[in-house]
Amino acid sequence: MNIGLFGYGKMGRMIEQIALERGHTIVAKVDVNTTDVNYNGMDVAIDFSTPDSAFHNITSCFEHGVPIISGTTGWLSDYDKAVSFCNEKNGAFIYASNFSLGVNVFFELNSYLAKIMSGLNQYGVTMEEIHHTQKLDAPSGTAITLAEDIIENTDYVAWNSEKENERTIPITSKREGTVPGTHTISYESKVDDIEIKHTAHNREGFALGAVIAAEWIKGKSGVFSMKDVLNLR
Ligand SMILES: NC(=O)C1=CN([C@@H]2O[C@H](COP(=O)(O)OP(=O)(O)OC[C@H]3O[C@@H](n4cnc5c(N)ncnc54)[C@H](O)[C@@H]3O)[C@@H](O)[C@H]2O)C=CC1
Ligand SMILES: O=C(O)C1=N[C@H](C(=O)O)C[C@H](O)C1
Repeated sequence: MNIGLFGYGKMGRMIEQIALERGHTIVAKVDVNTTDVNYNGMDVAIDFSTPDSAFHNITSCFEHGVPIISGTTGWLSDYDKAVSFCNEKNGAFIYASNFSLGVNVFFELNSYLAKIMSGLNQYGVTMEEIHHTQKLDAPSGTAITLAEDIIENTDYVAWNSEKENERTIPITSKREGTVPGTHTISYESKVDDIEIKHTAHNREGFALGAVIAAEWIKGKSGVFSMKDVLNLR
């Protein structure tokens, strides 16, 4: 498969390595100074760029009939617009706040635990995410997905970085060294705590998941998620 990379930073480079190992060819590396993108012969694009550039990269791929996988976080106020544009152009699109298999299992575990905890009002939920100091957005996209899944399954109504009221999920974001990504969800009561935690040891899991999603979407049209790719529905 011929892959175009949008964003050639930490993730772009890791995806290149895994894509080559799986027998794919990288036909374009688009980064901040790229002036002219050649979409000819691009079977699929993978975008791990920046909050400011992702929407443009994604919609340009729809314009050129190239399916796109995006893992960029921090641009989601434009997600609905991207979905409408994809449908208008009969394009193909997957966004995921986290492409790793482990985190997608963790998402399922989080929703299941939230259903159990719903109505157990003696417990309050908090969330913590830790990432490297170069990260541009906070809270992480993964933490936002986790919080939204808790809201869907409980009486919580919102998430925030500060505890605003008892129905708001407080998210603490920490930036330390080169940490690839750690997410912890805690339910705390006066008598005990219940915690679930996912720790990424490196970026390989994110990159492998994105390449698997790119292999899966080739030849399809529509807007999909990692639940479709991993058959978790
Ligand atoms: N969904 C997931 O599984 C994961 C998502 N991410 C997200 O992916 C994004 C990238 O992460 P990293 O590679 O660690 O960041 P990075 O900062 O190492 O790389 C981003 C690259 O995008 C480039 N860029 C800037 N403007 C651009 C433009 N207009 N077009 C194309 N590229 C442009 C930058 O020059 C840089 O090389 C972040 O939003 C991060 O949160 C990171 C890891 C996993
Ligand atoms: O910026 C990162 O590095 C990561 N970003 C994603 C996020 O915001 O959740 C995924 C992963 O945690 C690494």
